[in-house]
Amino acid sequence: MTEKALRLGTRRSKLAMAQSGQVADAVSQVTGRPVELVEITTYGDVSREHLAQIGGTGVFVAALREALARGEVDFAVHSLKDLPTTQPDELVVAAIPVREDPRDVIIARDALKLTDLPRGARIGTGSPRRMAQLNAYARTHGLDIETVPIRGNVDTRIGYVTKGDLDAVVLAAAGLNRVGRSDEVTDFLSVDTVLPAPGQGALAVETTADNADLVASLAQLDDPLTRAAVTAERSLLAALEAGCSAPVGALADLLADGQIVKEMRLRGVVGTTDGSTLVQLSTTGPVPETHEAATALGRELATEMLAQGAAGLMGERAL
Ligand SMILES: NCc1[nH]cc(CCC(=O)O)c1CC(=O)O
Repeated sequence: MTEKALRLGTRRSKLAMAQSGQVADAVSQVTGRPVELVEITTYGDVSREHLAQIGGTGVFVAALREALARGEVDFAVHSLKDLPTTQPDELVVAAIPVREDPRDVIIARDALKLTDLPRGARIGTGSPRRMAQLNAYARTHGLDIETVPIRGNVDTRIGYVTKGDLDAVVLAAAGLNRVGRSDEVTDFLSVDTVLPAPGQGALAVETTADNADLVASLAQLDDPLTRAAVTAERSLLAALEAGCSAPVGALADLLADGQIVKEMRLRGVVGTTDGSTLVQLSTTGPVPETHEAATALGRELATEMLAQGAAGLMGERAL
């Protein structure tokens, strides 16, 4: 007899279906149980135009969490960068699988790279973090580009370029990889140019805290180094008291000497969307082995960034 299927709650977007499908396969491999996708329509899906007013991408997460709390689904998969930094007591992030490419990329017309964009080029992104860093890069590298606020799913955003409305759009490499469109990337942006969003490229597999067996099963998909890195990045975000739509970038990575991992480095950036001011700092420490140590790394960097005026740069709420 086959065991009862586990129910995975997912949004219906291509990206959500792709990442849920990939996690479903992995979960069924480690548990030996079939996994069934249960589509949840969120308020954010129905009412795109009001996304900014109703609280950004948090609304997507909220609907999945409500389905979990009501017992309609057994677990859910979120893009970690869309997950609020406060964790409800009754839910646990049972697994953070190995992170994909955390970088941002551009898809530009005529296979152009960022530095090839002609004077006055219009580059679409709805993210204040991307605007701030692209505009700062342009100012210091003699580029003349205009960031244009757009939103929408992957297809919509790429459509701005293929239809000729914009010269380029910015997207996350991870999302494009997951939907099988990474071959359309024309430039992978160095993280020295654009630091990704905290948690970008990572997924969170969430379930209810009272389901100890499932928590233990899902934990087999957890990658402790990814978890340590994103915990530090999100702790920085939380300590800056910034939300998912704030102009904050963060990336933790490992510094190695040959094969020997020496330390974890955490980089952070906050800026004004026009790129005229950026606070960009990094810190290093022993690779965190506990949640507390990873959190401390993020808090430490936040304290330094706040001392350099980071708070004053986060007031704006573009889009
Ligand atoms: N803001 C929307 C969003 N949330 C997660 C991803 C995919 C990348 C990821 O999982 O980190 C994207 C698309 C994008 O930023 O291009």
